[in-house]
Amino acid sequence: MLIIVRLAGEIGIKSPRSRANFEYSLINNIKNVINVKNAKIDQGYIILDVEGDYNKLNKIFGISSYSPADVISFSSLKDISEYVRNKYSEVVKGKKFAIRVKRTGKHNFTSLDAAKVIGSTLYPYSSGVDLENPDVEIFVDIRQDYAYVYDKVFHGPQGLPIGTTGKTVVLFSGGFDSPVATWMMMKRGALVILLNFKLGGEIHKNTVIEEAKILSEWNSGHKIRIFFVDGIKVLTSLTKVNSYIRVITLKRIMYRTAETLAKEINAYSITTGESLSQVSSQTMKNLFVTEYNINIPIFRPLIGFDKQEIIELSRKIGTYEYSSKMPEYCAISSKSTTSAKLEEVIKAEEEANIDYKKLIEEAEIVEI
Ligand SMILES: Nc1ncnc2c1ncn2[C@@H]1O[C@H](COP(=O)(O)OP(=O)(O)OP(=O)(O)O)[C@@H](O)[C@H]1O
Repeated sequence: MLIIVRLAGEIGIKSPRSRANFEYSLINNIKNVINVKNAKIDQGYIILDVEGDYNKLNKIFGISSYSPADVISFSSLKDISEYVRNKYSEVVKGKKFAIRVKRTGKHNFTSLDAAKVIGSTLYPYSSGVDLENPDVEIFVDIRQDYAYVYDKVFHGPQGLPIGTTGKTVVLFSGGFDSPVATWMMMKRGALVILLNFKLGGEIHKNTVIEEAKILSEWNSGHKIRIFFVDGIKVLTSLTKVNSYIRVITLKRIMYRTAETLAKEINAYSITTGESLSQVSSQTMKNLFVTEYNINIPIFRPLIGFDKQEIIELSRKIGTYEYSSKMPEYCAISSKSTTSAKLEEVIKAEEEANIDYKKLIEEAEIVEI
């Protein structure tokens, strides 16, 4: 079966060289997920020859939309009209229809001429034409001496092909926010590596794994690696820290661990699910203290999102069900300050004396 894949808008306006890279990666990602016998590029479209189910295209980033289509060669408009009549005369019975034509190449007719000729051939079999609100829409994309004919346009998730924009280490708690932040980075083409501080034993770990499985449906066939760090051990080293700054100190340790891991695996950023002032550890002052002297970009794709917006996205992504069961493991102190003092937190971090490399070496790694 032939499928037309339209690239997400942004890819179309890139320079020819980087556009070719994006197209190449997108084709490989598609091949990871569905059975493609042949793939080629045709003026802004990727044309796939596919065997079996193609629905998984709806979760491949970099795709704007896709349509199962027929390709026909023609020498006159009559050839196209007859093809459309044979294919659609039964389909439009008792229905209103519209013909949508797009044309590239040199022809002795315009798109409008073509729509009129094809439409009038089909008209006698139908209940008439309705360009505003048709029951059946038939698309004819005319190229020089051939045309794609189709009647369905399925939406893709937009974004950029995964693997085209770099690796990021995601601080992944498994609550609502970090899975959504992960998805946002995947949408922008990043390869994600998850880092979890296991604070709630096997239940915590299993929930994280289930969420990663859902996210992997959006990951264009790439593997997701999860590093599980012993969070309880880290927490034990913070028992002497004043409870007002314990969460911030733990967060700094998380950032440091993520930074160390990122440097080991050639990732160029870390990502978190923080949103400005959602909880006390996420005030601007506390974010300043948490990331002070962390020498790697920190991405917070949800910084401007309200909780409700995040929850709606988690429903769309599919992680809602698992996130909603996750206890707040980071609520390790109910007395957290909204304005931690940098010097105090740095001192607490130093006193905790964490060996970050060892923490990572001892991490359990699970690949989904
Ligand atoms: N146990 C953990 N392991 C790894 N990262 C964590 C952990 N807890 C928190 N984080 C990181 O810190 C961010 C903020 O966590 P916090 O607990 O303050 O807020 P939250 O709203 O509960 O976040 P989430 O919904 O992602 O759990 C998380 O989005 C995540 O990036």
